[in-house]
Amino acid sequence: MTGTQRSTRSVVVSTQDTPPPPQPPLSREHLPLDRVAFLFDFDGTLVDIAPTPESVVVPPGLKEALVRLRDACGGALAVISGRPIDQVDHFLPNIPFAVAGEHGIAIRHRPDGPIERAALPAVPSEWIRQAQDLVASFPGTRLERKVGGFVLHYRAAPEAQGQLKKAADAWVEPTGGQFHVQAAKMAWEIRPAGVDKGYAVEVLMEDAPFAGRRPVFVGDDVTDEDGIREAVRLGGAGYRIGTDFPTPAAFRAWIASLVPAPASTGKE
Ligand SMILES: O=P(O)(O)OC[C@H]1O[C@H](O[C@H]2O[C@H](CO)[C@@H](O)[C@H](O)[C@H]2O)[C@H](O)[C@@H](O)[C@@H]1O
Repeated sequence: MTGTQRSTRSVVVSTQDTPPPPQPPLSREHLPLDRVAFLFDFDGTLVDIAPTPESVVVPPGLKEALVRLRDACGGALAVISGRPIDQVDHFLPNIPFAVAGEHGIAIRHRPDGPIERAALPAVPSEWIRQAQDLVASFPGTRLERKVGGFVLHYRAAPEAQGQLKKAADAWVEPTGGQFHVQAAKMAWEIRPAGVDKGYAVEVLMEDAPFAGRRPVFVGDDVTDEDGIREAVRLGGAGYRIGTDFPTPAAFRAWIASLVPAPASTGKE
């Protein structure tokens, strides 16, 4: 990777007087853990993409590496996911200090704190009913429901992509921007407009232990672009899986390298 390539690919911009953080791969020496906050996407970033939402695997060592990083940065570690918060809790129990779910619609600022939900309209129940009929008519597709919307998955039936999009557009277009169709990985997500991962970054960065730190957002998907933009706007950095980190595994190795596990004494 050349310096020129990095400068066109990576979003690392600062409008403040302080120098921008170094380009990836950021090493421990160049990353002041007492001044940085980490905000990570989940699917396709912390974990590899899997055939279904339920079948993702949290690789050995990831939880421990995240806990070491969280503790080394004063707790300033959040997961910002499109998944509902309870699913992040299922895969990473008691690990991130804060969690934003459903692309920022639901936010929990601290462990055991309340989940705050943005006041947004619910998707009409008629859409859900039609979506159920739709996935029933395309074997391999599936409907994932969330409080703040729903997802039409077509990973196991890629040929259905166009038909699902057509249906989603037909629901959303007459709402005049109240709802939108979000392109996701082998899926279309239908959700209310007005909140995105950028909002989640902004809101989380207002409170301890995140406030006053530089946000570093890492993600892999279209919805993560909002988080990256906001992290950069706040004087931090945004990195992408697939460019700045070639794979989620490379990203996980980077996390582990920031705060290595203590050497074993052999007496444990
Ligand atoms: O914001 P994220 O944490 O990246 O979550 C985005 C969506 O991830 C899940 O769907 C995607 O990952 C699945 C597991 O790898 C994969 O099977 C599916 O095809 C992907 O679209 C999740 O189901 C969604 O709710 C999230 O919005």
